[in-house]
Amino acid sequence: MACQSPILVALDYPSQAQALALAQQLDPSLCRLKVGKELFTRSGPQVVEALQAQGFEVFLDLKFHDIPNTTAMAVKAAAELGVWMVNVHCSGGLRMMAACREVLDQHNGTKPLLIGVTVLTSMEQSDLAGIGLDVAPQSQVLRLAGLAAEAGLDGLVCSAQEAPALKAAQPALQLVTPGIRPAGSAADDQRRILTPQQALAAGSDYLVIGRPITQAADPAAALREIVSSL
Ligand SMILES: O=c1ccn([C@@H]2O[C@H](COP(=O)(O)O)[C@@H](O)[C@H]2O)c(=O)[nH]1
Repeated sequence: MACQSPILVALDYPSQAQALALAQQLDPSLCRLKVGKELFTRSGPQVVEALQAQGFEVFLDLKFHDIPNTTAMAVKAAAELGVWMVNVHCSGGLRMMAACREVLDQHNGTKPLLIGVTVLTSMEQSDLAGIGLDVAPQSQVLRLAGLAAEAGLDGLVCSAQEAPALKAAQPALQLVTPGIRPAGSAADDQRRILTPQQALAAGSDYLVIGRPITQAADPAAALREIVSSL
């Protein structure tokens, strides 16, 4: 049976052994798992296959950002790996996202959800100004969301702070929100944060949570506590 939980645990580890050891403590009915750049660069597709063999659906969070053909071929490779969700940067543009949609539409078998990264949750307005974007994060997120919808993407990575505006503007898009911090947790390098309960109330569909679970003394208990608080 498909997992009903909105929690995606970010497995940001430097080795497959550490990622699998954490996964063994977790219940696939309580969460899905996210494999990102650090773990994938060190361990490759086999870590995804090993997690799938443990019964987990996997979000491959490699945030592809390249010319349309290269990005679409990377998305195709992710689909062939059998991942549940894959993402690309919306700032790669409409043609890039449309090429990814097209390659997945032609894919035989189960298609991963295709998600567009808007503005990283580690960024605030001053960071956008630093890269030449003199806009509030929410304005840029809404702009990129319009492009993602036009390209036929399934959803967005954004902050839960933008969820109410996005659900009003683009109700068909599923919202995947990192920058989730239980009350009292350190923000770390995140800037646009909400608690798990606030994020769901705001309209998030999926909550990406890494360090508050993976660096807890008892990660399985930390996950159970968050799930039961929702
Ligand atoms: O905008 C984004 C996009 C992706 N992430 C990823 O989510 C997790 C968050 O981990 P925490 O330890 O809960 O901060 C991490 O893997 C990021 O690469 C994000 O934070 N923001």
